[in-house]
Amino acid sequence: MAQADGLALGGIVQWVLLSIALFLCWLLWRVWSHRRRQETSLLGEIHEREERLNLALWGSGDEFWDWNIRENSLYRLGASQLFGHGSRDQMSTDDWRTQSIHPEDLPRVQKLLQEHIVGHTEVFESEHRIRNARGEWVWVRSRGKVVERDSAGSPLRMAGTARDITAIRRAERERRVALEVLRSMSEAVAVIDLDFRFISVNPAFSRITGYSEEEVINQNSRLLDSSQHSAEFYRRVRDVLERTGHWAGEMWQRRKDGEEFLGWIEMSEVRDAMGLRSHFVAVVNDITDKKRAEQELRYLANYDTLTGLPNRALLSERLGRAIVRARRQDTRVAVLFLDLDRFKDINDSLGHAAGDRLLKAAATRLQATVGASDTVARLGGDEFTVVLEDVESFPAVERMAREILTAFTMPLEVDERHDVSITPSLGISLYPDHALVPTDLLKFADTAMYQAKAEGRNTYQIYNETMDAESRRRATVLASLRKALDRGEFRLVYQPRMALADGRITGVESLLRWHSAELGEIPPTVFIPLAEESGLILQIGDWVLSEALQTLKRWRANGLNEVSIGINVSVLQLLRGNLPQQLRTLMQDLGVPSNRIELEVTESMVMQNAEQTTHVLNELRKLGITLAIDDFGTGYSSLVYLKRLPIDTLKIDKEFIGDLTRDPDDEAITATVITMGHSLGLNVIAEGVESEQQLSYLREQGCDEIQGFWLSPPLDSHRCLAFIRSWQPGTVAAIPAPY
Ligand SMILES: Nc1nc2c(ncn2[C@@H]2O[C@@H]3COP(=O)(O)O[C@H]4[C@@H](O)[C@H](n5cnc6c(=O)[nH]c(N)nc65)O[C@@H]4COP(=O)(O)O[C@H]3[C@H]2O)c(=O)[nH]1
Repeated sequence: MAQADGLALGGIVQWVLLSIALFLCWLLWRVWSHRRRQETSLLGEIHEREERLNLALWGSGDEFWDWNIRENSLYRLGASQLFGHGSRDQMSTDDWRTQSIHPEDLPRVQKLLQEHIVGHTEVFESEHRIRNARGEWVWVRSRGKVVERDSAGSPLRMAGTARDITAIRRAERERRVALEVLRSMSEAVAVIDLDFRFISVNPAFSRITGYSEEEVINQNSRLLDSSQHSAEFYRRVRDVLERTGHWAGEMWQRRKDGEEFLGWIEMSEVRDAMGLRSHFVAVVNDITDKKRAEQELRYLANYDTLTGLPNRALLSERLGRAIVRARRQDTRVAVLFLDLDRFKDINDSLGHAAGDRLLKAAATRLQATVGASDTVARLGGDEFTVVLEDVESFPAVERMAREILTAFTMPLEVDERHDVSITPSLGISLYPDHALVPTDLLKFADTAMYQAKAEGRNTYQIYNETMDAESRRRATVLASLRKALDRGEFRLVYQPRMALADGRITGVESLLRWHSAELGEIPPTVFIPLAEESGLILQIGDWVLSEALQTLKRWRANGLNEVSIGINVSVLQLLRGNLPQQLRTLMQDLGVPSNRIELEVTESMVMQNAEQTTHVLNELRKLGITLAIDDFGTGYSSLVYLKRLPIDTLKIDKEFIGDLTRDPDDEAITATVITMGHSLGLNVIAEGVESEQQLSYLREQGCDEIQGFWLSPPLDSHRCLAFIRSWQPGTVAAIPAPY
């Protein structure tokens, strides 16, 4: 029993022990599975957190780094921006130093790390470049701190984040550049909101408008509206801007001080990241000066600055328009081309300033005569053009031409001391009678003007086709004339003159001859006026003076000491002013006496320029040179002037002598000139004496000397010398004319 009890007890014990073992196993299993569950849940949680961290890092673009200082390793968990998607990285700090960080930035970063580790800074913070997953350098802002220290306080770990700030830095740099550009721009720039209130302005805005930034912020842009435009205008501008998002144009604006300026304004909308309009930007360029300069340029391009009259460009434009109107209305347009006679002489003698004043006065006189409704233009120099519209007939134009000539009979006031008489020559052409286009009309009026000059100036001529041939001929002659001196095509011939009292040869007149290689013999009556108009007469005149005085010297060397030489000089030579000096030098060089030289000046020329030439004539007189007025009788001289001029001789024009004994008028004129000349104490010479009858008449009237074919034609110097030497008072040498 006891054995049974013992067996039963043993069984019970075994059962209990088994139960306990089973219970313990079950307990262990529970604990283990609980732990397992806990662990799984913890790991899940950790995984989830890591996922969240990854997500957060991805979202922020940040990198998480964990630096185990003791183990010298760096754990980096980064966003795809830095490492590629979901990347993590474990590297030695040495690798990080040599491969990951930009060598230029490394010293600075290490310094900052060091400062933090030793406790000089609360946090480590640095901006530097690191290499990204694609091997490119990107800028990061890295922040971190020591997170674990040992018991001695030495740092064991440091952790932190790094953010890619490449784009932010670029944007920042661009913003700074943009700001600098705005600041340094000469154009005013204003940012305005959608209600047209200023949000910001640049310094140029303040400079141009006078308003500081503080003064305009939140103000409506109406602040700058000027009174030059209506409210409607501004309303339209804003309307366009609101509709299209853009407006550009010129606009008057008012500055703070009230002054108005013209701005070239460009306004454009600015859209935000969502593509919605957020602002307007206005760029304002002050173009007031530019506009003014443009207007001045336009004025310069179209108007003559001296007289304020339209210039050639504007004239052509207006003439063109006048022609279009005339064609439509079937009317005529007249072009009057006007040139002031001998303006060049006056300009040279009075000086250019006075010449300019004369041109101004002429312009005013012309415009006053023509009237404000017709165009008067200055083409340059002393050339003016008048365009008359709605011309009914040729006589109507002629009437205007005569009115202009009459207007110029009154002297022009150059300054308080000087009144100058100047006459115009006018050429006229008409649309559609002569030409249909402006250039031809101007050309034909110019041709007609030259014809008026050739007709003796101070007159007008209407264009006709024969004038073209004439002007072409003149151009050809002038071209050859320019070469004549160099080619030695000039020569002088000499025509003797005789004293009626005793039949003595008193002197000769030198006369210029030109044999052109191209054109043959050209008479002085043709080439002298051309030489005067072109100014060539100055060089030609120099040659004549020198040649004539050399002849005088030769003759004197041949014993002709009593003979005088008459030399024709142009008024241009007188006006140039250096004639006395020139003659003094020539006389000295050649050793010829002044009292054997007589200068001949035509009456009309001296009278027209009496004021300017008197001084030079006096100088010549002082040198002992005698002075003769040539062609006397043709220029209707004023006796008053004649008395004032320092002259010695009057030469009666051959026009009057030719008809002596046939025309009582010419006889009366000749007799009067002789009496008048004598009463002024002048020596009177008759030119162009061809017959015995003329000679007798002149002797009867007490004329002092004669010159003409009756005595001798002009001869070359050798023949003339022979003529004079063989001359016996009372005989007439029968020498044929060889010139
Ligand atoms: N029908 C006729 N004519 C006679 C008679 N006797 C002389 N003549 C011409 O009458 C002109 C007189 O010269 P002028 O009145 O000074 O008029 C001159 C003078 O004003 C100018 N001239 C000539 N040589 C010069 C010169 O060297 N310098 C300047 N500036 N002008 C000159 O050219 C004008 C014309 O000169 P020329 O053709 O040589 O013409 C000369 C001469 O050849 C005559 O009995 N009957």
